[in-house]
Amino acid sequence: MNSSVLELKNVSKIYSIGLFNKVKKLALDDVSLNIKKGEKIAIIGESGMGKSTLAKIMCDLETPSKGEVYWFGENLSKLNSKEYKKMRIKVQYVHQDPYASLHPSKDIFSILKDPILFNRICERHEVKEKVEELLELVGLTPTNYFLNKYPHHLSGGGRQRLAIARALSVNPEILVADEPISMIDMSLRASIIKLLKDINSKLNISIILILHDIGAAKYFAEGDGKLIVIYGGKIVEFGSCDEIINNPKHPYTRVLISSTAVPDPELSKRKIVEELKSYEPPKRTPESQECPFIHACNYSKDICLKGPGLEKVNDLHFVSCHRYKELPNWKLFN
Ligand SMILES: Nc1ncnc2c1ncn2[C@@H]1O[C@H](COP(=O)(O)OP(=O)(O)OP(=O)(O)O)[C@@H](O)[C@H]1O
Repeated sequence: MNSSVLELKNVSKIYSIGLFNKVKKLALDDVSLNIKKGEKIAIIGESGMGKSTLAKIMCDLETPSKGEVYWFGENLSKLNSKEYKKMRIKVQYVHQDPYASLHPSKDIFSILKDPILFNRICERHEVKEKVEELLELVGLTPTNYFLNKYPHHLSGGGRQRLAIARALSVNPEILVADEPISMIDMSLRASIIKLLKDINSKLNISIILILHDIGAAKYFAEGDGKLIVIYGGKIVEFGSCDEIINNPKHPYTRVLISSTAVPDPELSKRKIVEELKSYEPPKRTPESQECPFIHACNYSKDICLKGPGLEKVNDLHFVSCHRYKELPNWKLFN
């Protein structure tokens, strides 16, 4: 069995905002998950649901207010600085904005060479070969053409490929990509997801991809990948991507799936899209106990005032909904 590379135990994040930081906002609510070596996981949810907060906590770029984060079985809060430094480079974060994350006045060779040499990934005389390997891997070829170019010479998709190459330059074991396709042209989005899938299968790196589009999440995680659906800072559904897409149990996941565009206009007319009671995001505070979807859900009852934990549907599928067994059978089209 594959070993755990990243684990979150009962992680919550509370932001203090407003005058004198008096207003407390619950951005992440008691999240537990365990990611194994080589796993491919898509995390989806609408804007403001806590995805970036979760991604940053996974990479130790944000500190949880409660709970614990483990890398490779080690509790981050218990590591000494030497142990931490050794593990730090194994967990890499790819920013959603490739424009902001790359140094504009460094050429591509330097952008990739510097972290390799700084972290002593290879000998100085091997660095050009390593940089060329990385460019090859992310599809920036012919490599000789790109070596002395600058980020502004690349398209949005090219810059994101370069950001991914830089993250890979230090031989990570975990790559967390936070909406890496949101700022690039529609036509190039699938190619970036395909690149991440290829990297996962070629290098056996665990890849956690944050997205708000379920179609993109399906493309990334279908087959052997997993899906995490997040709403109001809580994991509402989790498990095998195929299992969730074909048989969603949480009312929110159902709405996410049914609101995805269908290219065929005839099929699109037959799509069943459920009206919600509200389209407002939930307002959650550290005192919130209820299911985060309660204000929008057509199936909520008093029992939902006390939020459910994740319940096992089967070995591959978990849902956080008291009422999931009473929902109508899932059907996407009439
Ligand atoms: N530094 C911060 N200070 C205060 N509130 C924050 C901070 N960062 C995030 N939030 C709030 O926490 C909630 C979750 O935000 P987060 O960015 O994690 O969501 P998201 O799902 O990634 O959304 P998006 O897709 O828009 O980035 C939101 O209500 C957001 O306004």
